Amino acid sequence: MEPDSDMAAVKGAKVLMVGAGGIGCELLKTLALSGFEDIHIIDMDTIEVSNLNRQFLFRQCHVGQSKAKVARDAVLKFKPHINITPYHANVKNPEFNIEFFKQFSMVLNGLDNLDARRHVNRLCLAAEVPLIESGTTGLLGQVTVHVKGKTECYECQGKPTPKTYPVCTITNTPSKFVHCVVWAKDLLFAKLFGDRSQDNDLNVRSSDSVDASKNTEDVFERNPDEDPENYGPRIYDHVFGYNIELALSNEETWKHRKKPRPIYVNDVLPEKSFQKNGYLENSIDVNMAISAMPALGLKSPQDIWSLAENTKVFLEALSLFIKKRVKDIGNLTFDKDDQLAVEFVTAAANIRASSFGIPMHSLFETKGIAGNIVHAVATTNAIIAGLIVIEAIKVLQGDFNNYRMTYCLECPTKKMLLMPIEPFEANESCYVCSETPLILEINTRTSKLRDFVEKIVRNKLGMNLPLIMHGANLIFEDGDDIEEDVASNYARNLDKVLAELPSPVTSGTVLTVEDLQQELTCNINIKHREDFDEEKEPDGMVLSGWIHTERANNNQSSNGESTSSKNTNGPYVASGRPLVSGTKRKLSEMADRENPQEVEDIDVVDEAEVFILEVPPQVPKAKKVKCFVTLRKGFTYLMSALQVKCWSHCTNFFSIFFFFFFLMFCLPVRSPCND
Ligand SMILES: Nc1ncnc2c1ncn2[C@@H]1O[C@H](COP(=O)(O)OP(=O)(O)OP(=O)(O)O)[C@@H](O)[C@H]1O
Ligand SMILES: [Zn+2]
Repeated sequence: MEPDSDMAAVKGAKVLMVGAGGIGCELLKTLALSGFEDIHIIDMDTIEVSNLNRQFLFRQCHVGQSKAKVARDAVLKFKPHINITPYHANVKNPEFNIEFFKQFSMVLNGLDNLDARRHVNRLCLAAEVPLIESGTTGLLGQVTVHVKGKTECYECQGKPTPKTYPVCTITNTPSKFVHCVVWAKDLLFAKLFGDRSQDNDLNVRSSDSVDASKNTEDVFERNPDEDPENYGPRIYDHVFGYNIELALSNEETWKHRKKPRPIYVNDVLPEKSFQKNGYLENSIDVNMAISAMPALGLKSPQDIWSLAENTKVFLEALSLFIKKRVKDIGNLTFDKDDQLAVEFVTAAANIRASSFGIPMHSLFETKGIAGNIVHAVATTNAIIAGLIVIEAIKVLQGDFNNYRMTYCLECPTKKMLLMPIEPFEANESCYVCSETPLILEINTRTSKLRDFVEKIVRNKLGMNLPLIMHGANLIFEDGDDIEEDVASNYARNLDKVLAELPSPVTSGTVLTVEDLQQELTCNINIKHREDFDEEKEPDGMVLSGWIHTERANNNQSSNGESTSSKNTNGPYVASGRPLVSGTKRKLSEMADRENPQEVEDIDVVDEAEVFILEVPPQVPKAKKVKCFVTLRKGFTYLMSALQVKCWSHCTNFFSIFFFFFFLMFCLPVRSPCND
């Protein structure tokens, strides 16, 4: 296409951006400066103080307002004549249906979670709208292009699963600080402040009975008359003192391990100091989030607290939850932005670490571990946003041969920082974009329909509004417009085991699961199986038949670790081996057969998945390296300039400069892969 028609295509495009966070802010600015004139943005969030360091369209005064709307207003200040339509909503809402998606030339994702990404992927497939997907983790990032019938879909490749830890390591024999954090967050915090009806592996016993099975009393239950000043020390002594003593009584466990040390409140804090100080009082500044630290004189989140300080924070935070946030108790899940929750988890993890002779950590470090935080790098977001726009322009040009998936690396691999790769063809065994039937091994005599719906249909298959059929019989359906008697019938079905449903599900049954909103249908062949390994198959059922499960199983058997099903938010390592197998992969055609593709494993946290591949040796390098480095430097300079001071002063000059900047560097970036 000629430059004029390129510009016309850009101007005439109607694009949907999903997510107006770290990548989204950069992307909206870059789209506007590159000439896009009709941009729709969906984001369900409001602005938080912690967003301001990198989401440069937002200011302090915007905290609490809709990201999508504020982003629109900020960009219209320097590009007043374009159309930006914000939606402060969840992209999974039913109004964003296939018809809604069909109006766009393409969809650009700047999301931070797998669930929403999968949902958007399905709608894009159904609406036949190209999707440009992205993610960043610190210095790492990636942009991939997904066009139905031309490339693989977002779900054709397995995604990294969260790093999990054996339950017994977490509950009995922690050896690393992360084990203590997982215990504090997923077990103790969940037990004290979360939904009590949920299973919890917290290995605690009542002091009244050594035989846990005889004990019906829940030691965590607080008698309404019980003073928080008594409740806190009671819980403390129980989990850090009494339970450690009990664990020590099992001598076998400690034969080859260092023994933990029981810790009681009175050993750490002379009784008077924590009762007399009255540190509950004056600890809340009305303008700040509820926090235990100020009244204890703890200022810096970077400091590592002593055992006594951790003990005080533990008791103070527990007390504050009871006194100031009693309504939240029973519904809380750990949130890295909840200051009091972070303080509590830091203190609990440190006390446990101290007991097990593991070095303690600061609140800042613990927050990073507990919240799976890799600190975001604004420049990476800016580079990724630029790459999204480059791919968007190619999609508008219909320049299919030059579509690239680009990986932004931390250190040069083969001296390259930005790694462009040809997109892959669709995976024939992808249940999302092909019609591969799945196999489910399940105990049909003990598993309820509810387990199947939650663990398989929602969690594994990512369906939002599912409908389940056995032949012509509808056995379950989700949605708002279901009549009352039908809904209560489904509710009854949910509590029945599969083999006892009105239309019994047994070995050999084929269930059809559909999500009409996502226009996705899967057939699942049921295989009855009696027993499952609690550690390795914690769901009590195994879904297979497509690439994701195979990878998950491989991972399990290769690292030999079993899973703690509770640890869904724990830090994890991406195995990052999705691309080497399979004959359909175009990449394999590029490979030098004597030098097969090497794939490195890298740690990633959060749900941005990043895979590093080495480029085939025959690809010329010198020119490429230079231009990639220059491109990165250029982006860094330009983006920093834009985001620190100048964005509000942007003029058309910038827009033109920006566009030519892309064109200049876009061509050398894609040329190496054509060689
Ligand atoms: N289902 C969804 N519908 C709409 N927007 C979503 C959905 N899921 C995530 N988002 C948005 O995607 C954006 C992702 O941005 P980002 O990764 O920077 O996260 P953040 O929440 O802004 O920052 P952080 O998690 O680091 O505090 C967020 O603004 C979030 O609201
Ligand atoms: Zn697919």
